[in-house]
Amino acid sequence: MSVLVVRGVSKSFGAGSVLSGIDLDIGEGEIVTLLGPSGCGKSTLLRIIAGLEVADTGAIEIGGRDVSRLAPGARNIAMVFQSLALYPHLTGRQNMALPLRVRRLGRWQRLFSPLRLSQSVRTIEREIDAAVDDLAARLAIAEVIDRVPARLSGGQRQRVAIGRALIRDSRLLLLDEPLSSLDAKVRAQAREEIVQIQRSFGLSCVFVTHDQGEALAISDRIAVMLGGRVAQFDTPAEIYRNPVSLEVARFVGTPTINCFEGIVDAQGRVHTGSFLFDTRLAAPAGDTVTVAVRPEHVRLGPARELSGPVLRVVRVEDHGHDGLVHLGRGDSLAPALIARSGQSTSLRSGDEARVAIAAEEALFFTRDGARLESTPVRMADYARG
Ligand SMILES: Nc1ncnc2c1ncn2[C@@H]1O[C@H](COP(=O)(O)OP(=O)(O)OP(=O)(O)O)[C@@H](O)[C@H]1O
Repeated sequence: MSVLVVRGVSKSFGAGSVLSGIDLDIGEGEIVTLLGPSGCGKSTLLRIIAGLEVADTGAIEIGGRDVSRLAPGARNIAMVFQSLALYPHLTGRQNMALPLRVRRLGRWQRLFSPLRLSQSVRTIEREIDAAVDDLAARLAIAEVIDRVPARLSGGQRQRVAIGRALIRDSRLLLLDEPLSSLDAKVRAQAREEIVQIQRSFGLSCVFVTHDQGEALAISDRIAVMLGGRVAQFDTPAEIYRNPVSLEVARFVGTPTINCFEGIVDAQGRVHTGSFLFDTRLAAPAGDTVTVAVRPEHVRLGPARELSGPVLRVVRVEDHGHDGLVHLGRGDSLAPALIARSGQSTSLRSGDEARVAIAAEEALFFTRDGARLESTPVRMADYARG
């Protein structure tokens, strides 16, 4: 059963529509990422799920119950914000205990010291302390829990923030770009920790990020949000290999997918300036289409092995474990294609390389960017000029 269902949610601020007709479902123990560029409405959607913002239309269901009209506190959702929002003057323990103290103790009991000495208040305080100790141990921050945030590492601060969000036993965790303030290395580590915590607590998780590498690394499914809509909602592999539109294909993948124009012939094959893709495309003859090819599907090799056009190497990026070869035509410096090379490439800028692309590895799109079905004729053959 779905833990969270978002049904037909739309939202405008003034005249500007931010979200339109958003549908999503998140299963038990699943991490779903809302991935999209800045301003596409990810945080607004997360805030609507949490009850911090009201949708104009649509509904939010948690555990099969419509919670659209419930206040944030009544939804039993844990949320971690981008800033982590820890109180700097409180220790990790006090930060984590806060939601329980607010729920279990009255305002005067929390603030007024003579009342804090009463037996019942002391019992509650002890229970809260035990709950914090238990959670801190599970989050591996027991040793540092009595420090203020300034004396914690970025990762420890993140765990305190997650602990504070989880202290009320929520099963659904919302994370709004929690890693964006960390540097790259700590960020990768913190990302792994989130997955570990999510798995060990069996949480369902909605994670907001504009970083596609992060989304591909941690998600069970990704909702690619573009222009206030969910453009595609699927597994990372499907989104990468089978994008439903050119905008999704271009948004996901680093470096960006190679794109060039082609013309469909009477047999449904596609001709570009340099390649002929022997496929059967479901498009009328004479139509202009966009051919899109991931860099790892652009093959480079000696003339005797490959039969595509010869391009000039404009630049080689050697990343150690692999490399990127930027290819252009003639003397033009503008790269026409980017190929991913193996661990070591002997190619240098100025060299010539013969290029080939397998027809079954190319994706085809209409002028409007909709995906076209294609059936390659010879699976193992490469497009040739
Ligand atoms: N309370 C508000 N009043 C008016 N406009 C708002 C409000 N909240 C968000 N917006 C606008 O809605 C759009 C979407 O904002 P949102 O924060 O949801 O985007 P986002 O995808 O999370 O972006 P980012 O990655 O930069 O945080 C933006 O244009 C933003 O300026």
